[in-house]
Amino acid sequence: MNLDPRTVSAAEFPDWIRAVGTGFLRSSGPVPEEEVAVRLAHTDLARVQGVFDGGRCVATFRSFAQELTVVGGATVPADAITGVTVTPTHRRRGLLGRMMAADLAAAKERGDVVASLIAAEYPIYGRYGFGPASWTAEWEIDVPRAGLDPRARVPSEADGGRIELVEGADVRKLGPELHGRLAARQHGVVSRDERWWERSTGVDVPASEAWKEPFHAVYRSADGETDGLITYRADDHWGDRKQPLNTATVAGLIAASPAAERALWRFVCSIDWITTVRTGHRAPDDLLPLLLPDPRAARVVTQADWLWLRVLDVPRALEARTYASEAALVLDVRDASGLAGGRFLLEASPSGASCAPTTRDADLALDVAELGALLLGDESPVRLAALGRLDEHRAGAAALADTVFRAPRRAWCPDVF
Ligand SMILES: CC(=O)SCCNC(=O)CCNC(=O)[C@H](O)C(C)(C)COP(=O)(O)OP(=O)(O)OC[C@H]1O[C@@H](n2cnc3c(N)ncnc32)[C@H](O)[C@@H]1OP(=O)(O)O
Repeated sequence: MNLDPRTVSAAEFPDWIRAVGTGFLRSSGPVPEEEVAVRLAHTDLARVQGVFDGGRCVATFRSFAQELTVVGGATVPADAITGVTVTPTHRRRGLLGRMMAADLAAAKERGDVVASLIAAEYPIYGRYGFGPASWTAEWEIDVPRAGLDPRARVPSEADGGRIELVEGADVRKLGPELHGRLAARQHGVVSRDERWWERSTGVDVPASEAWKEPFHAVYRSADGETDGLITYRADDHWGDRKQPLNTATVAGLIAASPAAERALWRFVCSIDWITTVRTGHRAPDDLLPLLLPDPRAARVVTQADWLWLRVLDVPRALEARTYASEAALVLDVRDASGLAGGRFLLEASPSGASCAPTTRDADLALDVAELGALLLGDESPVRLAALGRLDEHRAGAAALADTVFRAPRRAWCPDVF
């Protein structure tokens, strides 16, 4: 039986989508034609892999072009990986390993600097050189305990800004520019294409996903600039004594200024009838908890690894970002796959860096997966050394790397892909 991964034709694509549904335990049924047509229109089949057994798709893998913001605001081209499944009947025969090897080799050839993904389970991707580069937190706010004044108007800051409810069509118009401004200042942000905005505002969403139109609100600064956007849904839940017990679940909040971020959080925490706010996936250092008069009203409900990165080109990855201070470090990067390893001299500074192969003695030795975890400044070389995952060949080099690699705010990837 030939179980070699290969690209998928348009005629095979419906079965490929069905196999994704099987692997993700969503549904094993056939996929409606309209859904296939929409997905096909937004998919580069040259980057879709499948494995077929007796005419049935039993493994899936897809990648697409993405831009990733690194520390300092520059972007690097990323190979974004998604739709990875192996049907339960065919698991643990190495199918994922083979699809991954083919995709990473193609990404390297194309010149992508990193590969990126959101891991379904922590233990899957480290073996392929990925490390968790950003983390996520989700909070549940007990609004009556938060200490907010129920008589306050919104926004409660006297900065001349205002909040307006808008429609999905407005979001598709305003969102991309606002997101671009966020991407220019927040490392960990990944690019969104037009289809992302369509999907998140209900355009051509598969019937099986039972679209319910959310609420959208924007924050406009005193000079009329749209500086923030929040999308949320509310349930309809009342107590026996006719008291409102509704939950607002935030589907997304992006802001180009801290004032907009503060105003939008206050807004969603001040809507009448809303007694609970679920924040959705945020940066672990999100402003929200400390914004509340009583931050203990915010309970962490999720804290987990989020964006995983696999460095494909060490010099370009390290040269793209800025650093907290000036330093020279020699990094010995091990990569069993042969894609990115070597010994490199990094000359880092707050305005940029140079990085090139060197024959000098190494200061630090680490696996490429650990470099992925360090790239966005969200992991500590000292902690990795303590874990035995990074070797310090020059005393103090891990502590030096710690101060150099760290960023003032945590990395944050607002999206799941
Ligand atoms: C970016 C995304 O799309 S994330 C979504 C990932 N998909 C899922 O979680 C859906 C459900 N799971 C699956 O479809 C499959 O189990 C997959 C895709 C995770 C793994 O596919 P497989 O073909 O079984 O993996 P493969 O046989 O290539 O495994 C390679 C190695 O990884 C290990 N491995 C694979 N999956 C897991 C796992 N979930 N947990 C721990 N180890 C795993 C295997 O044991 C094997 O280890 P070995 O080399 O030491 O023997």
